[in-house]
Amino acid sequence: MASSSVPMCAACHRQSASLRLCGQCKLAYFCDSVCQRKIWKGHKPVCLAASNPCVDMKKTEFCGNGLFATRAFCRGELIVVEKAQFISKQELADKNALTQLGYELTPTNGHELLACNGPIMSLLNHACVPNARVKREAGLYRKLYARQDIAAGDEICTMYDSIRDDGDEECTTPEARIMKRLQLMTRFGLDCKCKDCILDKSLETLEID
Ligand SMILES: C[S@@+](CC[C@H](N)C(=O)[O-])C[C@H]1O[C@@H](n2cnc3c(N)ncnc32)[C@H](O)[C@@H]1O
Repeated sequence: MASSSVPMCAACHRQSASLRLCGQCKLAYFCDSVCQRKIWKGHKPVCLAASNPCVDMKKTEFCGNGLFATRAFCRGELIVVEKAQFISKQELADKNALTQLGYELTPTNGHELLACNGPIMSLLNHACVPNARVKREAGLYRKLYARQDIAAGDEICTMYDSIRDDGDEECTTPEARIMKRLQLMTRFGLDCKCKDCILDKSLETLEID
């Protein structure tokens, strides 16, 4: 049976402790340069997104720091690949509900550890109409994909506490956003200040006045 702790060649799937780690992305293992060459076409975007993420941390207007694109991305494009971080169940218990959100149980070496976003993806803020989504891969990696075209300088946001597994939830109407705000407030005490919610709230105030 395959063991999750022994490296696996990304090309031929052979497991061995003596595989070589890709020197550029430091994520994928290969038997040798023959295996590396075999899947280079498929590995290249992952390698680039991991070794040279075109994103930057910047202060947002209402949500603390956020993750921003430093170049344009097309819909469906891979933006960042990042190794998950691991913590124990006990460490997780000390965190608040919102911080617990990005964690998933991953049995590693017979111990139960929890995988969470790495330092880059921990910067992702929530948006009710997100332009990106995170895909979890076997607990070990997180891949951030563009859900729509993203311009250089745009903030990259995802949907928190998504009700859909494919990460394709979006709240495009003010009514849907009211429900989402209620969900985030009830579960995490989070008062959503994404750009659509800020606009909804300002229009509500105008109507009252
Ligand atoms: C995973 S962190 C995101 C990065 C964070 N903004 C920072 O400065 O490190 C989650 C925190 O960001 C803030 N946040 C994220 N999305 C938000 C939103 N739509 N409205 C208000 N605050 C948000 C909240 O304070 C939340 O606890």
